Amino acid sequence: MTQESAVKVCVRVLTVKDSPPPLFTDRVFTAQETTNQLYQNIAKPLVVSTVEGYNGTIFAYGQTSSGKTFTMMGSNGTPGVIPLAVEDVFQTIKNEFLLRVSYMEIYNETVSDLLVDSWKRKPLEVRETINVRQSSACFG
Ligand SMILES: Nc1ncnc2c1ncn2[C@@H]1O[C@H](COP(=O)(O)OP(=O)(O)OP(=O)(O)O)[C@@H](O)[C@H]1O
Repeated sequence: MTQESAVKVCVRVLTVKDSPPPLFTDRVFTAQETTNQLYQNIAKPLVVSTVEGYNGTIFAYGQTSSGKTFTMMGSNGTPGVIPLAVEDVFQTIKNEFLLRVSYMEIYNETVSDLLVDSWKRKPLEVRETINVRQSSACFG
């Protein structure tokens, strides 16, 4: 019997010249597959369980110009994972609901809060937590 991992790793191929995906990949999205298909397949199940009270994280990792902003933010005509998730959350929640959102970037080993104006931004400290049930590090 296979045990499902709590972490899923996906690769989005931008061009056919990209190098082959790493072996530990759960799913490869081809250049023909849309952000919406990626969202429905990978992110939506996490968004649904988040509304049910579970913690979930979706993050994009890749070298510069590999498509992180394209995938996560998208554009007016092609919304990315973040606007699609926000829309689904507000379609799903009913009555009173506490929703917390943070928006961070890790760049050159510096963590920044993207919800703070860039001129006021200071690097966030990484603190370890003693509660092993939570993630092993938190930003604050
Ligand atoms: N799947 C895709 N299909 C079409 N165009 C794409 C795709 N992914 C990225 N692009 C285009 O490639 C360019 C670089 O993408 P993007 O800005 O998302 O990269 P990035 O990983 O966020 O880069 P950086 O780390 O420098 O911020 C953009 O012009 C974007 O529109």
